[in-house]
Amino acid sequence: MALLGNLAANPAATVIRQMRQAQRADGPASVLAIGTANPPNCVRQDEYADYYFRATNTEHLTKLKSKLNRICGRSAIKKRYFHHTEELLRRHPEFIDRTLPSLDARMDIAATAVPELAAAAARRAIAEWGRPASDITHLVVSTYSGAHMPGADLRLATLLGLDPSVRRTMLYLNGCSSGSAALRVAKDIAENNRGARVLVACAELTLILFRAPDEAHVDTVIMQALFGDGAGAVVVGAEPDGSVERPVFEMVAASQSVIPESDLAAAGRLREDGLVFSPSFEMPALIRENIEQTMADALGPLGLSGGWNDLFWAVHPGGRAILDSVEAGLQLQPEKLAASRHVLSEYENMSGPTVIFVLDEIRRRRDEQRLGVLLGLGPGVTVETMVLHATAS
Ligand SMILES: CC(=O)CC(=O)SCCNC(=O)CCNC(=O)[C@H](O)C(C)(C)COP(=O)(O)OP(=O)(O)OC[C@H]1O[C@@H](n2cnc3c(N)ncnc32)[C@H](O)[C@@H]1OP(=O)(O)O
Repeated sequence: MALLGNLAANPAATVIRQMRQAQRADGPASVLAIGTANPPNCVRQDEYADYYFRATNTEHLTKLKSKLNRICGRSAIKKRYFHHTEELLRRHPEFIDRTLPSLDARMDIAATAVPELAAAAARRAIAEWGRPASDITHLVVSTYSGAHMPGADLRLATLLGLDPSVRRTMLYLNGCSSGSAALRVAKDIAENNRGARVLVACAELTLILFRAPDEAHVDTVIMQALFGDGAGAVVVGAEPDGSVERPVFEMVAASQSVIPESDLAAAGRLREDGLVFSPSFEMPALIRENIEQTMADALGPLGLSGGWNDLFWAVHPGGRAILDSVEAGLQLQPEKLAASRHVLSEYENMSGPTVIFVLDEIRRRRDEQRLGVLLGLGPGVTVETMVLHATAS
């Protein structure tokens, strides 16, 4: 009542409120289309140790090679894709010799390859969306594979022929939760700007963290076993135009949280020899022990606490042990993580883009549950949660 009184007494406030209402969309944002892409170089996981030790001229490190072979065998991964090839590595000894600075060369390659891979995924999303690329009003791009000014967002906008007035936002170094973070930002933009159509594009190349095995840094082989290259793109918008747009998921609510005292569990640093990232041994246990409380905190206020098996789950497949931890922590039935395990098996952990691949897989599988959760995991350990409603179409 006090607010109404103020508004009546202050016509400017009334006008501003009406202007703000007119700027906002009425309904929730929806995922309107999804596209994914990978580079052409495909390596089978059962051949990866041979490939990696050959490409890095380190065949003599037989103990490390058999360790990588063991890990690959239990990784639940069939294959993955890379931008880099053995031929490219031969031309760049600095990617293999840790004593040589290599950041410049990594950045030079990323400057072209990251936006091109993002464009391949975005073109698929835009084709499915059905409207011209020039109707995109906002662009949210995420990567940690390169850092430039202007960034991959501007190059991507040019490659796609987006309107010069497109409002661009770049997210750098958000790690594996960056895909979920970009979708959360897109939801906020779409709901607060009537008529907005937001293109989200996430692309990563493992070249930024590729390096040779080293007995003094055993965790390098874990890193080399875990990641692949890929790009995911999503068109997001509210109040869909029923004559052309077909919503896939309504984005019901989004939140972010951090697992207590986990800030060193998934930390990385950009250095002269590229991105150095060492997931800790504790990460699977941290997630297993904290995920149920984290979900209760995020979803309880929405009336969705407990009953986890009544939802569908699009979980970031950080590694086999990460998915095992989420499954155990939430006591999920095995089929609940089938889409995440499929993406892990076919493409590996591609960091930020991976949840977009999982969303694409979930919509193909047509889970009987219409309500579900997109669960991003990244450095922090950050947990990004988005409640989704799968539309009937
Ligand atoms: C927060 C996020 O989720 C964001 C991300 O995506 S970041 C990446 C997150 N992913 C991870 O941290 C990977 C989690 N781990 C896994 O999925 C599995 O441990 C794995 C696939 C890597 C290996 O599976 P496994 O062979 O059954 O596991 P396990 O027996 O525990 O480990 C195998 C070997 O790797 C070593 N190892 C496992 N995790 C390690 C780590 N984080 N650092 C260094 N060494 C590690 C073990 O010590 C073991 O060595 P030995 O063979 O010499 O004993």
